[in-house]
Amino acid sequence: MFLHGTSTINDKGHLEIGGCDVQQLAETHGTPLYIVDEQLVRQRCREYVEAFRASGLQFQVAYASKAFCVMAMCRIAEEEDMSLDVVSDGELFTALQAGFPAARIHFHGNNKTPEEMEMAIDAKIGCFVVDNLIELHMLNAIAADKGETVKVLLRITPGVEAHTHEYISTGQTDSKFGFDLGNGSAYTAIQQASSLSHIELLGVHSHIGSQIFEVEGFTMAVEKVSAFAVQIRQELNVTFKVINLGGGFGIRYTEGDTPLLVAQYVKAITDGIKSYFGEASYPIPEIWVEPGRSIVGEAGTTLYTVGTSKHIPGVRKYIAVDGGMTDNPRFALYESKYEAMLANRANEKATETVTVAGKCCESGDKLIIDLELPEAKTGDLLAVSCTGAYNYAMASNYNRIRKPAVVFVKDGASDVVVKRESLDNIVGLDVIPERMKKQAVTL
Ligand SMILES: Cc1ncc(COP(=O)(O)O)c(C=O)c1O
Ligand SMILES: N[C@@H](CCCC[NH3+])C(=O)O
Repeated sequence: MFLHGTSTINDKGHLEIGGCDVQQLAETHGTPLYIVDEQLVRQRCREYVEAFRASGLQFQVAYASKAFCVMAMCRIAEEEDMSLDVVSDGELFTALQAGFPAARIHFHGNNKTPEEMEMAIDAKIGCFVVDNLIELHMLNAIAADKGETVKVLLRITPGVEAHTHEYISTGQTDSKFGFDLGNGSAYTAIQQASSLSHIELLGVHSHIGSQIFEVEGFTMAVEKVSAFAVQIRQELNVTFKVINLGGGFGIRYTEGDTPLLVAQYVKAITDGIKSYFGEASYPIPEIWVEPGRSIVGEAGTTLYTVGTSKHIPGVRKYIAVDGGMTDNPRFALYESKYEAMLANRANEKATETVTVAGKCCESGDKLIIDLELPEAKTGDLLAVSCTGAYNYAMASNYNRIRKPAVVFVKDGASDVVVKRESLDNIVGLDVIPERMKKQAVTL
């Protein structure tokens, strides 16, 4: 397993993260356990902020909180001079409860409810990223009722669709997000937005996909959005103050993944913007980006205890851990690949190939296929790396399995930032109608 950030193998042959022996973490906090390498998270935030500072452009780096949204993470984002992208009242509430400055919050989503818009206006967030005309007019009406004017970016689909390892230039007619550039709906949206009384149109937003390893998709998006900006200025006399190029910067899950350095992605974007707007004698807009996965993904490790195993001669050997698709649904959803190691026997050579299964009643509940490991025994600790993004955030209580705790580790200390769910939490919102009431079994 590749050792990200502060991960290392200590003299006991145990995996250590943030100066904490993971065996100790398992004893203190239990398993499954999400472990977040705080130093690596902060380092990634700084890489973005420093790369933008070096460009000399005005910028905001908004952490896409959908990747991992808990209050402690919002605190880190604020401390590291980031803005924050939220997509629901839940993410907004988390940020506000954490004391994140509302003016640096951007609200996304293709179906914001009127209640969410009201909440965000009342909180005085910095910007809405508007996805469609219904939302645009609803937002204008709600803002008018409140006597407020709201800042807005319009989300456009620039016709650059990025996939995991490739980008293809197509019209994105079949996307639920945003205003299409190619079919004129983006143009119409600008016309309407710029004429609405309680909308202040700042510019446009584009997000081409996620887990992208090349700069070309971003530079193509920069070109398309910039050309659109120039056209809009000429034809509608509207000047964009902000261009947001979204997130999507790739990370290394396994050795097949070849991400660029943060600075390389940022330079490609800022160089593209500078050359384009320099040429068009257009005041260079402020550039915003929204990295999620690349801020937290590599910093996360999930620690499990190995339980049972099953060997099917001539087929495969399964080892089962005390978590699975409930804490990491990404294999079940996308067949995502991960690396892992026996964290309490980290120096031992691999002797067998196993498939790591979870504990759900679901055949697809797997984490890794064909993992090379020393022979795992009941009670061993399995660490799966690179689980910081879209794991806790997408965790579920399927089979009424409790969500694990999350700890931040740094300089030998571990802080619980999300408590492990209890059995009481599991039934916490259940209500038994009066007519069905019966004495509970006392445990
Ligand atoms: C609009 C928007 N911004 C930002 C992100 C964050 O993307 P990533 O986590 O790949 O950086 C996403 C998710 O893909 C998104 O949809
Ligand atoms: N949930 C996805 C990423 C979605 C990105 C958000 N637009 C993943 O786990 O990779």
